[in-house]
Amino acid sequence: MTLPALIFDLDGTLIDSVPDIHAASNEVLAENGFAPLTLMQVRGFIGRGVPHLVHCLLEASGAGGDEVLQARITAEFSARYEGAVGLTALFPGVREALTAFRAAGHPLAICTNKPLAPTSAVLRHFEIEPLFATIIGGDSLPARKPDPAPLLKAHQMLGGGRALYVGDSEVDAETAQRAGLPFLLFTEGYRKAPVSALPHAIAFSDFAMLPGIVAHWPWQADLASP
Ligand SMILES: O=C(O)COP(=O)(O)O
Ligand SMILES: [Mg+2]
Repeated sequence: MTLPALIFDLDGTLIDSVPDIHAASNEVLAENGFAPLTLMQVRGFIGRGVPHLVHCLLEASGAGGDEVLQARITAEFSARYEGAVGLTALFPGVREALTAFRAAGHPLAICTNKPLAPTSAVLRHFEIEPLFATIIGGDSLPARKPDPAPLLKAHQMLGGGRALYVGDSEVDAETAQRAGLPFLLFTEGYRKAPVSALPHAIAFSDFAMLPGIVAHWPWQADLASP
């Protein structure tokens, strides 16, 4: 029988990218005459794609609602952030878990709200891009997470069938629920609410635990649940 497909979120799940996103944000804000924001502020803006991030940057800078500025800063941020990977790290155990899943034959995909260009740049930097059969970014489809369309597309591209979604945030939990896929919550990412506030099948804090969780997944119970 085919092994279940595993679909992963990116920021806050596979990679700790806040330092680079924070740096690029503050550089663009400074160029436009705004004061720097803290790392924790910017961390709270990640997970709904670049337009949302820029919207939050401008709101926090007291310049929300200016659509011309929003468009300019979005373009400036995208240009500056693309390929900015020097401060980004894989979370511990990610490389080992992904390599083991791939070697065992699990189909793997990414479903992130990060646009495809910086997604590809960071995956290439860590030399893990070839592990994924499918990569859906925030600009791959007209809709972004929490719309279920990107996750359903990733699932379909992997051939459908049994699949799990692994993510770190409220957005991911809602997306998985709307797509009808079991959600595995990585607790060390950029979630704002407590773990108990996010619908999830299981929570884990260390990628070294993930192969065991997947190997013992109670598929029959999933099928029986409403
Ligand atoms: O907000 C983003 O750009 C990406 O966030 P995600 O990888 O957690 O979907
Ligand atoms: Mg995330």
